[in-house]
Amino acid sequence: MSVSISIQNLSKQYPKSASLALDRVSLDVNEGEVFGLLGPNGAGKTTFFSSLCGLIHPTGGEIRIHGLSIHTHLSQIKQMIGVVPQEIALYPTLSGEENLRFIGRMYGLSGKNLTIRVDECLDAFGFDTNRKSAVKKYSGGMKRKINLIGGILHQPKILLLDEPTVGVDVHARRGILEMLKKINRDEKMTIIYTSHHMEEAEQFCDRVAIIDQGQIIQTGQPAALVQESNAQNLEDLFVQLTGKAIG
Ligand SMILES: Nc1ncnc2c1ncn2[C@@H]1O[C@H](COP(=O)(O)OP(=O)(O)OP(=O)(O)O)[C@@H](O)[C@H]1O
Repeated sequence: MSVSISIQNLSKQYPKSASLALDRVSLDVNEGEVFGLLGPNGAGKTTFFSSLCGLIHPTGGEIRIHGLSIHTHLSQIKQMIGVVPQEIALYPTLSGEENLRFIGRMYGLSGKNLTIRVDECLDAFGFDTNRKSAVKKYSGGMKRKINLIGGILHQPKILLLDEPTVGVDVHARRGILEMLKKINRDEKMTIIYTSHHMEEAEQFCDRVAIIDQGQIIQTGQPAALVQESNAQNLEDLFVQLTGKAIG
């Protein structure tokens, strides 16, 4: 199995902050793995994601994506990564399709390739003629799906998902997770995922890391971690390790 993301001693100290937001984090994520980064508020998840996609500069350590250092190959690495932010970042008066065409152009897609890719993603996520309606008329689940498609249009090798199912009903949540699993399987896309939903993480992730105060305190397969620690489930283990509720 080849390594997709290799992180060595990653640290981040924000100016004027007394403590490290990331404190010597080391981690390898394999190609095609679904990896959950789970931690309480303020643990360092957003800082970790922002470092991976080059939005902020770490103060120490090294990130390699498919063997390339982020210090020297940032523009190439940006093309390899898709980001799905927690906040819905869409124009409400434009349709789902128009929003995606706009996002696709930002990733360098154009012409026939853009049209085909937008269509196939909208089909895969179950959009019909509603793809032409303004996003402001969409349900929470539909907005989430468009937000998510925006991150995969350019067929990235790695997808960063920040709480992809927050605020959606059970049915839409299941649909989103099933589609993500399918893409992960079919395209061998590596997924790094955060969530406050422990039951979802337990089912969705091949491996998880529990992070607190900028440090990774446990890594492993969810079922194995739960069994080894005699916890009832992942949420129980999380509370044991961090002394905090997930959110
Ligand atoms: N721009 C900033 N300047 C100073 N400190 C920051 C900044 N951004 C984050 N921090 C601090 O860094 C630490 C990690 O924050 P981060 O946002 O990465 O955590 P998080 O796990 O994503 O939290 P949440 O679940 O609430 O989104 C926190 O102590 C936070 O207060």
